[in-house]
Amino acid sequence: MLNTTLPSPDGLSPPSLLTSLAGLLREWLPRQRWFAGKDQPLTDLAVVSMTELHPGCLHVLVCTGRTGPREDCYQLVLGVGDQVPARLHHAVIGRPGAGPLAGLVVYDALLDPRSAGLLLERLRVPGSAGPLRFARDTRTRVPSGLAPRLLEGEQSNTSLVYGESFILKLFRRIQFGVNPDLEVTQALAREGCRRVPAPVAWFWTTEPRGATLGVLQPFLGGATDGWTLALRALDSGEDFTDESYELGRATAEVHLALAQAFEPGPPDPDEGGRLAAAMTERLCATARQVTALGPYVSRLMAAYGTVAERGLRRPPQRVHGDLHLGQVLQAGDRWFLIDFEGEPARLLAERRCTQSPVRDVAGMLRSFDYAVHTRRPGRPQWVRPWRDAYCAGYAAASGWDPRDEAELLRAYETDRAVYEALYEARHRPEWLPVPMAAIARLAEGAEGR
Ligand SMILES: Nc1ncnc2c1ncn2[C@@H]1O[C@H](COP(=O)(O)OP(=O)(O)O)[C@@H](O)[C@H]1O
Ligand SMILES: O=P(O)(O)O[C@H]1O[C@H](CO)[C@@H](O[C@H]2O[C@H](CO)[C@@H](O)[C@H](O)[C@H]2O)[C@H](O)[C@H]1O
Repeated sequence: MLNTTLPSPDGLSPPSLLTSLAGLLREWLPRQRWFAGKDQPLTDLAVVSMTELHPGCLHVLVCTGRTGPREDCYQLVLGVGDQVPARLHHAVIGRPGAGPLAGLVVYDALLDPRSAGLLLERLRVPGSAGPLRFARDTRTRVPSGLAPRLLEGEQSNTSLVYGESFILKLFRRIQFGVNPDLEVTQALAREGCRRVPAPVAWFWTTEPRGATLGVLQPFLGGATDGWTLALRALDSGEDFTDESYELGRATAEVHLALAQAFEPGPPDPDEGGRLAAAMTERLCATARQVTALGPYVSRLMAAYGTVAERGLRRPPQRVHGDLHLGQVLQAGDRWFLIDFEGEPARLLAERRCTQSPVRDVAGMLRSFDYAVHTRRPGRPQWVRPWRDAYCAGYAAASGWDPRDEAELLRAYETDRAVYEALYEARHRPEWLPVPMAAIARLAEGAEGR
């Protein structure tokens, strides 16, 4: 048990907390996998919400740098104590030298099983704590006392598994509004879609504005994600085309359920033109931040021009929005889709728009390329049988083949590779060569056929 000595509520306010934490967070935040501002210096910081979850544990929203719709806001759960036990040394953020927490140890409480356990207890009981609101689907029983374990791995957020029965995802980078990872999974559950785990409990904040903060779902025990399976197949020389085919079927089934669950977008005779313009804008904006893109810009724009001319054949609908091999889990021989948050770098309003389902197909095809690049560098042709099988599986379940939309597919693959270049520059600069290799091929017109 930690020796907890949080100052009285009178002595602790967001500005005074910041006085204690600013220096420590400036060091600590950029080292976190989920921190999305690694491409620029961390200047301004503001604590915009602070709630005591239980003695010695603070829920904090901290905003960095820019303000307005693109401000970066992060969710932290901080433990504060006189000392931490040795098993939590890796969680320590630091010992503030000034302010109300001066001399105490501040640490990432999500790494502390006691705090993680208390968070589940909080989610089990609908109610509120300060601006935080907790709700759940009462049809699912969530037992108390389930042992938490932090999920390790390449994640944009932080996930805790409880008793191997439930998984809680805490969104790290917060955008104000409802997160599609809750909105879409709830809608699919109402639709009876069995390809997506249904939300069991969730919480959000009302301050400074409404924002979804976390979602609890059933944990698919024994499941393996598609990325692991694809790399394993490449390592062992096993076939991955059957899996790709089934994955295509699963994607199409989820698309059909999404088309039922959400209203279609309003008819737009210039959908192609608008899409091409948005893709072009993203490309140019990204090229200003990832300078390696510069030499390819004009040639990549040609792919978008075709979309503007020909328009879209499939009606826009809600989609997954960030589909890749890490977002699909195989349990037994069945594929499930998870993480409907959309691309974390995009604005929430944009992520909730209706779009062509070809976008998700392109996301998965790009992911096949990532896997092949990782294990067979310089041999992108290895992707071909996976691409064909995936599209064939998709066609079998949906009645239309994404390969018949070749220009749109190529444009979406380009747009996705551009997004990936920015994502990698910000989060994992050492991975930047993967999307850049694809961009070089796409610029030559050698991909997406
Ligand atoms: N319902 C689930 N059952 C089993 N594992 C899951 C489940 N949801 C997520 N995971 C695991 O957690 C990882 C991260 O989840 P994800 O929702 O993709 O988080 P992030 O947005 O941080 O990437 C997944 O790659 C998967 O391994
Ligand atoms: O964290 P999320 O799963 O929401 O997605 C983000 O992170 C992904 C990496 O973890 C990133 O995916 C890219 O790398 C994958 C391999 O690690 C690859 O399979 C994907 O195709 C590639 O896009 C994703 O772009 C990002 O949104």
